[in-house]
Amino acid sequence: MLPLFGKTKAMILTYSSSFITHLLALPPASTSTSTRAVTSSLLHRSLQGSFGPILRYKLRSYCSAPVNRGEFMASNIKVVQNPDSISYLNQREAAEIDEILMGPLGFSVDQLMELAGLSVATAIAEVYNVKDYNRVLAICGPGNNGGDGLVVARHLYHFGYKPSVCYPKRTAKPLYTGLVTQLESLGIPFLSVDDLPMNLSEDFNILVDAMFGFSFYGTPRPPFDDLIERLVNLQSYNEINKKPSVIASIDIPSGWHVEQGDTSGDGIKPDMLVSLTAPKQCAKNFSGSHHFLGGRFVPPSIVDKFKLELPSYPGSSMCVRIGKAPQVDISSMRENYISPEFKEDEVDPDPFIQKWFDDAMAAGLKEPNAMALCTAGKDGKPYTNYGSRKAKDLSENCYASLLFYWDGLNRQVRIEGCVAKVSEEESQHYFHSRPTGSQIGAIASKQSTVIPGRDFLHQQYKDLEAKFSDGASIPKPNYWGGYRLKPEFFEFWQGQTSRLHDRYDIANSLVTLRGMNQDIWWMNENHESNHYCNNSYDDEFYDNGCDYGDPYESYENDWQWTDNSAQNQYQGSSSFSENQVRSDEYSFDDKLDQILDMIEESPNFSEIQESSEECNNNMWKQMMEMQEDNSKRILIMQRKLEELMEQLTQPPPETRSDTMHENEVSFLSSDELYDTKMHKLTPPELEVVVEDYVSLNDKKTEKRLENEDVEIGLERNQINLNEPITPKVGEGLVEVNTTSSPTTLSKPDAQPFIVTDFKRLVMYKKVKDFIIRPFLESINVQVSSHKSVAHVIFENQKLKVILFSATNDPPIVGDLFVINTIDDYVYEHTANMLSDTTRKLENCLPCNRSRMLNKFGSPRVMKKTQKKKQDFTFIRRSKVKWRGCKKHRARKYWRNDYGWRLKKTIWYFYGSHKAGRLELYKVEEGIPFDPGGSQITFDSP
Ligand SMILES: NC(=O)C1=CN([C@@H]2O[C@H](COP(=O)(O)OP(=O)(O)OC[C@H]3O[C@@H](n4cnc5c(N)ncnc54)[C@H](OP(=O)(O)O)[C@@H]3O)[C@@H](O)[C@H]2O)[C@@H](O)CC1
Ligand SMILES: [K+]
Repeated sequence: MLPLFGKTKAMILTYSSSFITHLLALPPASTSTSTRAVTSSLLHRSLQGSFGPILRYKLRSYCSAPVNRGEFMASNIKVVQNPDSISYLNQREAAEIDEILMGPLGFSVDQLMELAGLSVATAIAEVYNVKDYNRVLAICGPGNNGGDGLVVARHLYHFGYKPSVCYPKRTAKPLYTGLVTQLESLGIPFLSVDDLPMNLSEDFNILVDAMFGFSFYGTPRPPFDDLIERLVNLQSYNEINKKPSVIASIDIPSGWHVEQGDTSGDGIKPDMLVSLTAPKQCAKNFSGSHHFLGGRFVPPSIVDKFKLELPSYPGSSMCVRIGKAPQVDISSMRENYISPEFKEDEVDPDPFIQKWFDDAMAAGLKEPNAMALCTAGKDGKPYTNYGSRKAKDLSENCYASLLFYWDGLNRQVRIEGCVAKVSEEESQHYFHSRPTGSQIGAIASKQSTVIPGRDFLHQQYKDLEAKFSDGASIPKPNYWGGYRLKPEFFEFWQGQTSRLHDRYDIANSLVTLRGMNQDIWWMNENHESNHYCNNSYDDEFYDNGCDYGDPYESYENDWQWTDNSAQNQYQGSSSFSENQVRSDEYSFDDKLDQILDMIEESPNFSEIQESSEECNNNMWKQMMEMQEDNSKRILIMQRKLEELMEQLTQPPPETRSDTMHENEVSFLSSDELYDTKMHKLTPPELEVVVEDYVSLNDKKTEKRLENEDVEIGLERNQINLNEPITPKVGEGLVEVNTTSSPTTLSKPDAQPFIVTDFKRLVMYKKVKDFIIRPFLESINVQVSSHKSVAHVIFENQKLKVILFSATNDPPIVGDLFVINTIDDYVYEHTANMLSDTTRKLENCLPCNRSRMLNKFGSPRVMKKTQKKKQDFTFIRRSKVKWRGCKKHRARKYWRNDYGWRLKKTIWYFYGSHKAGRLELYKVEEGIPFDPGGSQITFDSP
């Protein structure tokens, strides 16, 4: 850029594919020419020159060339921004992703933690500016979530914040000691819980909640219970104090149930949540203002595997907002510009405000050479940027264009339409809603009049300030008032690479945006001498007295502009879809209707011709151009319509629902089941005594199990069972789905199991679904052919049971089964998923289950599961005792060489024929035989 920026060459280019005009270089201009004159004449030349005065209409392209946006982002990550369609992970999935990332995908924990922490820090900095939210306390827990907190503190320090850290349960691992050392070397204070004020708001603006992440379970133990309590009570403290400090939670609001959220309602209420990798289910309960996603390291393989629907990260951003930004009152948005003193000698007209341009370059502003072309005045010249002339132009030509250029988002919206003054009443209302300083400023500054100097202006201001110091109402000067623009044309623009930008035009009055279907207005224009063009083109508008709804309706917040990319290549801009510029309220049908209406109602040539008589010649040309544009727009709309129609006829994508639907639940009583379902079962071919066993096909594992102490304990990634759950031990029954299984078994000869009797199931109740933990030793597993799906009816809830046998996954040759909820089933029913689940299940068998059983607190189970290594034994398959009618077939189906089981707990099944029915009883060593309680009857073969 800069080498071109010499004093010899000059040219202003308007890009056909971009609305933005770029100053590439400048002409040799006489130093005596004023800056304004140079710019003005340049613009004039470019417009009136070879392209003619209506260049912007002629050269506009309506469809940017298609860009393969996949190039710029992980191809599998779909662009999602509707929070309802975003994926939420359960605890198991979160742990699994963690495992995969750090296992087969080769990441290290410190690497992920650094990226996670950085994304949290950037999200915090995006929302809470360093000026108002300087003092930060990171409260760090014992696990990786705490580690994230340490990383966040370091990054925030470098962003200019003043962090402190409370890290009461330190971990001795090098990763953590390293993070602590890094913070200490920056002089970041480490505070003990006792050092902290009861009211954390007294000392801190931001409280980073890094206590617990997705591995949290149960209720918080000390000292975190106390810390969480302080976060909970923060709000009430602050009602009497100053501005409350804000809570920014990392990944999970600490203390919340990872899946069910704030079940008691007494948990912390963070203002911000930065979900990592993908939001966890509890995030659905998050009601704070700022939900972000961070952890930009999810590779496509994980996106595919877990069918993740996540919002795309804009540009090179480390975080992306989920859902809408909070509504703000735009009428109260005003920036207090703090700028250095204006020095005339710093604005050099030759070549072009060089100093200022250099300043802009040095400040790293994006495309400092971009400028917006506004509408033309009567003479076709673009507006200059000072007030009364604008007002004067508007009095001659009501057409104006508003440009919202959102830097950092690669987006702009241009709105064209006719302008009229708002009512005096509205102007009065708005004037008095402004801060006193602005009201006085409006009187002190006679816009566009020459004043002796800045001192004069200051004096004026001071005098007025003194005059109104008694709090008296400041009268609105009569030259001060608002304009309202009635939109006729919108152009949504989104920058893409190689200047192949996306553009979406909406013509006429059929504007589909909430907020934008109203007039847009602005204030603070001097329209003392104004009279607007009473254009017959839209009589109604004027007749109605310009009453088009609440002028302060925030339109900005109706979009989620998430882009934040760097450089003018606009790498990684999310692809533009018109859905984004559509209000949530509008259904697809509405949209279709609108498009149809739009096509019908587009202004026809004769109307424009008529109305144009009142306009000057230039205006007429523009109208002609507009007409041309309209026909192009219609074409585009028609094409769009076809596409939309096609979409409409597509079946909705199969999505994974999180709730169980009523019609998926069968309400059969146990009795009914016995009668109507069970007896219809294909009679069992054999009964297998199944112990807690894992299949072993490698000597190494076998050795480990034989020679080492078998670790009995809950692995980190197992679903936590420490919660105080009253186990519900009762009867479970099985409804067998007799249709062929949707499961693709990876081995052609695989014979799935069917669970036909759950004598004892432990129910583990969740909010919406049930997780069934089968006690294998109490389940009668039957081998049956080609039936791999069963519905378990338990307490009126029908659950799918996925049963499957050998997969070709190398470490597993076992016969395992998984029980999931219906939804999980739908989600996981591909062979791929099954093989993974198998692995998962294998990992947790049997040690973790022992622990699980333990946790349920059933005394008998407890006794049974508090086993040491010596309680377990390996048994050869051939040595497994079989009882039942068709023992020999057991070997055929049991392909494993080994099983392992508790030495003493052996189950026997007895079966007998009675009157054409097969009756099975289950008995247990040491437990009185109760045929009534455990009998199942089948039709005899
Ligand atoms: N790929 C990813 O997704 C990435 C994830 N990352 C981050 O890792 C987080 C998950 O980390 P994590 O697994 O270490 O678990 P986390 O929740 O921090 O703490 C577990 C600790 O808390 C303890 N504890 C549990 N319950 C308790 C209670 N009631 N009261 C008291 N203590 C309790 C538990 O103790 P234990 O039960 O073992 O004795 C253990 O010490 C995740 O949320 C994200 O922030 C990023 O760093 C990188 C990428
Ligand atoms: K947390």
